[in-house]
Amino acid sequence: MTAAIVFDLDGTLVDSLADIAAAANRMLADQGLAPLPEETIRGFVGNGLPKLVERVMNHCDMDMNRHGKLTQATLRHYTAAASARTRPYPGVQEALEAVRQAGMPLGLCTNKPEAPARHILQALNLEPYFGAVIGGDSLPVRKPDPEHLRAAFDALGQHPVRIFVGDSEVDAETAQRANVPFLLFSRGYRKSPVARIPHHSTFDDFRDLPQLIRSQFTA
Ligand SMILES: O=C(O)COP(=O)(O)O
Ligand SMILES: [Mg+2]
Repeated sequence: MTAAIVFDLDGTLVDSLADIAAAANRMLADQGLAPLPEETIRGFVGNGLPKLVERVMNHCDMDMNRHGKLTQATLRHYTAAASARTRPYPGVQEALEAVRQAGMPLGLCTNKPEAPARHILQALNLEPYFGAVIGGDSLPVRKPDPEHLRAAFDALGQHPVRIFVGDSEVDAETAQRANVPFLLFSRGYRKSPVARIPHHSTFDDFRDLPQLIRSQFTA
């Protein structure tokens, strides 16, 4: 029995925090403001770029009327260097290869805007694995709206089993609302303990993922 698997991107397949933080900090520098530590910005990732900029601006007590402009500026900085320091987590490519060889169609559902998401997949040689890529600006809705995740699965066709792999509270909520089993990668950008995030299974090493999927979801 084949399962369709949809993955989240930031904090799941790739560690992208350094480039996200650099873009936000370039925007702050344009405004004459000091950079924020990566660890602070880590807590702002998960609900897409406009929300990240809103959280940065709140943190720095900035005038929210400028949110639209500063979101565009941050996106420009990000697009210019989206894959400079972004790297897949260890074992990601091998895991994708293994599940694809087992005949499972793969999709991506990220709140990152689609253009930089595709750029990162290309730069890291991950794009050929994905039959569908849905970004945070691809639809009128984004995670945690379950329609965002459903769109990624639907683009892969009809398969008896659906599995979502992600790293965050937002991903867990999305999976729950879409009624899809959720596999939680525990080394990403989550803010709460693993036990507080609803999940079907959790893993901390991509080398374990193919076997986890085989044993739990395929007959
Ligand atoms: O862009 C974000 O805020 C998070 O992106 P993700 O959905 O790939 O984790
Ligand atoms: Mg994520």
